[in-house]
Amino acid sequence: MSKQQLEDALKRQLCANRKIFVPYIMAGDGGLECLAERIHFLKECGATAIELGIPFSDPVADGPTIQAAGKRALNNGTTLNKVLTTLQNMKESRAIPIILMTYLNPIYAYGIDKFAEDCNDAGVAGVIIPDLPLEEENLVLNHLQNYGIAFIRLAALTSSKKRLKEIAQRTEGFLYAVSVTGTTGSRSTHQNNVKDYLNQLKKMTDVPVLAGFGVSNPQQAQELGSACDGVIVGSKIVDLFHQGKTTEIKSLLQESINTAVF
Ligand SMILES: O=P(O)(O)OC[C@@H](O)[C@@H](O)c1c[nH]c2ccccc12
Repeated sequence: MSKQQLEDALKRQLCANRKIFVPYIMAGDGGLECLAERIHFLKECGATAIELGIPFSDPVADGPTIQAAGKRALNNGTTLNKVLTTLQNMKESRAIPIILMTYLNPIYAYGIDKFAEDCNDAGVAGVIIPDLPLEEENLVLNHLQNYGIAFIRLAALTSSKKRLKEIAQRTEGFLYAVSVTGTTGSRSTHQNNVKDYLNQLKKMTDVPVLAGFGVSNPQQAQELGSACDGVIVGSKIVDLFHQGKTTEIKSLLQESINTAVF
């Protein structure tokens, strides 16, 4: 899947007057054998796209739940190469855009051009690299653009208006609005300026704006989703998969999508 296919999938959802829900899962948590099944399951539950994490030893943006999932995946022998091969093998049957979330180090070690080429072969639609600042992104940009892979940028609550504008204008596919100051992980509440921040970002770009970090129930999805185009949920989904609670995952997605208002 290319950038175009990601954009089309997001647009289809919004044109149907529905909010976007992007679940995050850690590749190799529970074994790479179950990756295809989890992706199909999330698609059936109504996910618009899937953010797939590559396990890494120093995940600086991650809280305890995703750190633990990364450790389990690394202990299972998960590597970037194996994840890309697994994705390539299920390419035909997948029919949902996959966004890879990886820190820069694994890409750098793999070889940046080979990474872009193999992502393309595996049908990856987009890439998120949280530790690559705007100033350094030329390192990967051309390689991804050569293969038509979306480079999704992250906005932070702490960024200046000028910087937010630059991020919002450069992003491809969608804008990831990080909605807490801190690491990934469920939170009971968000700061009360979050909706202003999301509204502000919406005015800065034509691509969809998705809120992520700290969303773990349909009420939060609705609250944040009301000020943007949808949400990304990581830690809660990772946790529920780890506990085998797939029925709860289904209701989380369905309730979040169904209760969303425009
Ligand atoms: O776990 P949370 O709080 O629901 O947040 C989403 C997040 O997990 C996912 O998008 C993600 C996981 N690791 C990241 C690192 C940086 C940016 C984003 C991510």
